Amino acid sequence: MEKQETQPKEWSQKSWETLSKVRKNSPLIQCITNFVSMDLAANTLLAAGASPAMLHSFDEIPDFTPQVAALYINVGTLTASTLPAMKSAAEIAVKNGKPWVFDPVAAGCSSFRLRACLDLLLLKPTVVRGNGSEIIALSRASFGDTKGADSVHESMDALEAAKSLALKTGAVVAVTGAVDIVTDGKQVIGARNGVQMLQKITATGCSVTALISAFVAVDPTHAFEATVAALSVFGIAGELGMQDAKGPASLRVNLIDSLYGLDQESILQHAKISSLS
Ligand SMILES: Nc1ncnc2c1ncn2[C@@H]1O[C@H](COP(=O)(O)OP(=O)(O)OP(=O)(O)O)[C@@H](O)[C@H]1O
Ligand SMILES: Cc1ncsc1CCO
Ligand SMILES: [Mg+2]
Repeated sequence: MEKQETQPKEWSQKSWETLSKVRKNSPLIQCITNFVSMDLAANTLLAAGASPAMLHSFDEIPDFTPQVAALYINVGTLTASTLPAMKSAAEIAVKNGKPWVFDPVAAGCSSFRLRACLDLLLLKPTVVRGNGSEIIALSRASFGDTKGADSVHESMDALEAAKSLALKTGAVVAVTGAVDIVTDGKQVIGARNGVQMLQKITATGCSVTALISAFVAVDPTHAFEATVAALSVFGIAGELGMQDAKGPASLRVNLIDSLYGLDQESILQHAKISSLS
């Protein structure tokens, strides 16, 4: 039977339902993430109703990773000594049937980092979320044309790269920017929520990837839809948080408050999700 495409108005309802499920189930999310993002990513997960654990020791992974609802790996402050724990956790997650979500921060910055990201991709992430430059670097398997953790590309510049990366890896691929794109290589959905000021707060990208992990944790058989929902919910929290923010610092506080307080009406009213295929 032909798979029915979810219609635009159903996307906003799905976003609300998935957030509600995160609040109800409070999934345990293991985050092996960079030092910059730990605070904001953990607080984003808590505000959404999930339970973050920033455990990254190689020695704890065999005991701990099988217990989690989802694993989040982010290579932002990668070193040769932190990489083995990431690989081990990803392998154990897959072996235990747990989804894992990958944030390839600054993938195109150096050959060391690119190699590490390509190796992690071989361990079958459920979702990969990056900015435009990161997804282009991974798709071309080449470094350069990037500015550290920041993107020098619009998300839409990375559309073909995202599709090809999704087909190559089997992962759902998300690219953030003015339009957040989600693709499985065939279907492409765009979520237009969010405000530009989010780029002026470090680790908002890392935090939305953490949120994707929580959404996928409660709906692992619909990782594509859960990814769209997380991106839209985070963007709406940003829009509402911006209403009385004075700049990045107050937006950072308001973002967490808005995410915590989001209700069905706000999501149905503000979600801007549509097909780009
Ligand atoms: N121009 C924009 N308009 C609206 N929202 C945006 C814009 N650019 C980014 N965002 C939003 O900001 C958040 C972070 O996305 P971004 O692409 O900046 O991630 P990133 O580069 O990986 O960030 P970091 O590495 O600092 O965590 C996402 O929710 C995204 O939708
Ligand atoms: C600024 C920065 N540098 C390494 S990770 C990180 C957080 C945003 O990705
Ligand atoms: Mg990033």
